[in-house]
Amino acid sequence: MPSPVKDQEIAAEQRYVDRAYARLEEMRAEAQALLREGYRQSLAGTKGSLVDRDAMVHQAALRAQALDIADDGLVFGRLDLARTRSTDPDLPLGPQEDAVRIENGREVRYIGRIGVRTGEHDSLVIDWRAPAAEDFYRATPEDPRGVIRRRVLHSRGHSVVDLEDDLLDPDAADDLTIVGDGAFLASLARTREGAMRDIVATIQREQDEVIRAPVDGTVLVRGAPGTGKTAVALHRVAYLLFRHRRRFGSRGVLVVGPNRRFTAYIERVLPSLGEGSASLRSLGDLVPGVTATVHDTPELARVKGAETMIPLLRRAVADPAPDAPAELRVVYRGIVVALDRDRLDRLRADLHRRNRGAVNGARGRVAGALLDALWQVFCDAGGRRAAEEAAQEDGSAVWGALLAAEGLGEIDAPSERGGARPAAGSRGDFDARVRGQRAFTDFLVAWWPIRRPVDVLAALGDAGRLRRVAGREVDRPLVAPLAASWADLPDRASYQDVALLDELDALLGPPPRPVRRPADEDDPFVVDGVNILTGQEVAADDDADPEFREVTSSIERLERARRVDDGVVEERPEYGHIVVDEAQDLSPMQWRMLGRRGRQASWTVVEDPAQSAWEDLDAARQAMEAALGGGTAGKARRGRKPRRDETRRTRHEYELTTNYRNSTEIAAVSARVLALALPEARPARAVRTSGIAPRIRVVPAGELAAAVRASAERLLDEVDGTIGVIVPLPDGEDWTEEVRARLAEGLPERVQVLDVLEAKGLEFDAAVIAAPETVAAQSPRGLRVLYVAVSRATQRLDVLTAEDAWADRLR
Ligand SMILES: Nc1ncnc2c1ncn2[C@@H]1O[C@H](COP(=O)(O)OP(=O)(O)OP(=O)(O)O)[C@@H](O)[C@H]1O
Repeated sequence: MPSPVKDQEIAAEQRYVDRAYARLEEMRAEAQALLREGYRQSLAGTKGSLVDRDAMVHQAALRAQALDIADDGLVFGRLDLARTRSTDPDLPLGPQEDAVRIENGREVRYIGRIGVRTGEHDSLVIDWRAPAAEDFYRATPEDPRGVIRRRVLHSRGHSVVDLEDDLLDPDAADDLTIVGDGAFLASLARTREGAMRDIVATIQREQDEVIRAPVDGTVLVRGAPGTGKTAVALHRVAYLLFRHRRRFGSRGVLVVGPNRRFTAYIERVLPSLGEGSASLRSLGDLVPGVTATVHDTPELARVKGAETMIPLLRRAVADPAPDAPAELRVVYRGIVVALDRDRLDRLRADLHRRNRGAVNGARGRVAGALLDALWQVFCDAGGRRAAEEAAQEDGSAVWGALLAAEGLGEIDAPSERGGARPAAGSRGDFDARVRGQRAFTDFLVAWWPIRRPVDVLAALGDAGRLRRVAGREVDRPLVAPLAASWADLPDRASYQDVALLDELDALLGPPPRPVRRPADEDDPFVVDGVNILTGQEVAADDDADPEFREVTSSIERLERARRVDDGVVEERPEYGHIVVDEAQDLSPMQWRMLGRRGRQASWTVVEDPAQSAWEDLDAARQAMEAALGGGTAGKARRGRKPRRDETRRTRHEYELTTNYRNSTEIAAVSARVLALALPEARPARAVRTSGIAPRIRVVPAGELAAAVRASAERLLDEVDGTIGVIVPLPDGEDWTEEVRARLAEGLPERVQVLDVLEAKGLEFDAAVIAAPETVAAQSPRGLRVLYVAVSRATQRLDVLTAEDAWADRLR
């Protein structure tokens, strides 16, 4: 209904918003000018370091980007505060003095996506993350914090289209107009377009407390489905980057979600808040060069996710590579010296014990150990005397002929470079002659290859090898399916495999760092232009521009790109802050993977234990504690500055209690499933009633798939937005890839067919749940998985079951 009072209010706000946009336009022009200047300087190559110039361009580009993003819905809030000149004599007199806007003697603050100041530095709009904006989210009628009226401005582009007021202190509101029609609840009922949106204008108090929680230590957030855990975690990232830009801008923020579908769903939120610098990754994308595409069966996931994998992987790393040679034969002054398999195996075991975590970098040490062992064999066989005699008699011609007949001719050529020749039969002479032999260097490369994690795991695709290294860690009947799951690596990696690859990466370590020195043509470890100790190509680079050698580009540094050389990881990035969403599902091995990326990090961990599909929550909990900074949670003692490790361990725990996703009708169904899964758990309070009852129907088992399809088609007419068709995990019988494909065939993109694990964290306008009885029976945690499935829909929910008992349970 049109309301003249409201229209007047809207017009007044529009005038203010127009001013803010005009100023934003000027700021954008300034940022663009700065960007152009940065490019100009880069091209002109004027004095000043390359790093500074790149950093300038980078910063200017970020600024310009943030300003562009603020163009949509720049101002969304207004606070009228109780502070007047009579209550606060320090309050400035006129309008807009000293960054405070005064209207009718009261302080007014406008809140928006970014801060906007006039050319004279007076505040026009306060960034939502600034301390002065906190009252916008925290004030309640019980605790108004000096706020009389909170106003939300709804805009389309640059136009204010609606207002909604909250009156927080009615006694003080004498001359203030109050308008509004429950737009917040309306915004919750809006159609979903498939991607999550920011909630800056409507963040609730309990959510704001999480967003602005202390920066150090761990913030642990719990809450039922739909309480805004994900939304809050993402807004916290934007808050941290804004308030601690120096710290997190350079050290980086990592946001981890369960799978790619989920990261795609949330990927627009941070950019829409003007923060494009955080790294968003799914658990399947954390190791470069591999992408998880499959979920393991619950049984295999349990084995792969447990820490018992660590000794198994250690043994796999120490196991010879599939084509490792079994014997080393070299020739020294005509005498053949050999190491047999037994000796080599013992040597390998010893080398692995001493080089744990640095296997790939150990080739130089391996070469030394092989030479030691060869020298030992040589001495034990009385070779020293024989060599001295051979040298005196100069019988090399005879030996040469004999060796040539065996195909070993010329390999014993001396390789000493300058200086005094070591005496025949001395250790120095032995080493120099053996090291230079192709037989030795070829052996070294094949026997101690620089291995990629994926090579080691793929080698376990051989059931015989896996049985050998499995020890007691794997139940025998699981060896064959486990090996089969690794046989197609890296093409068919699972989410749990990625954590195993990261563990292997940590065990193998990086290859040795290349030493920058001019190529030495006589270096025996340079074979075909490659230094076999480091795996690096050897090339003279004397004429490279030293500035370029120092830093290729500062932007590269800023992005903390991890360098990958042919799949061998040189450097794992570490972050200043890590956000873990759906943390209840992380296996111990996945926690270890994250822990390596945040050894010095602060953390935001978001979870709902009731949604956990993981069986051994205690083990996962311990692994989480280790990842978050070791040991138990501690609180910093009052009155003194906490030590760094104490700060890291400080824990701030929060619980979110209001369900913003589901209608009360849908929330009632999910509460019934929760009561089955975890009788002691409390469901969250849903705030929006739709009047639409969920449909729970029983159909014969053989007709389930057809009924699911019919249900999806019907929902297409009933909702405008997204529809999730959520089916049981692939079981090779009723719920195969083909069945899924048939369910989706010919339907528009807004219908997604996905299994219960893929549905984690997502949200749809309507959902169809197929066969709850199957979902519940598929794993020991099946009821919790079902709880996830039934809590995805905002408006409509259809459940199709083949069992009357299930229909009764859900109705
Ligand atoms: N303060 C708010 N204002 C408007 N919408 C909100 C608010 N808080 C949450 N929402 C919306 O509620 C929905 C659920 O939020 P979110 O996905 O973050 O919940 P969740 O707790 O992570 O759920 P789950 O445990 O199922 O993953 C989203 O559409 C989100 O935008």
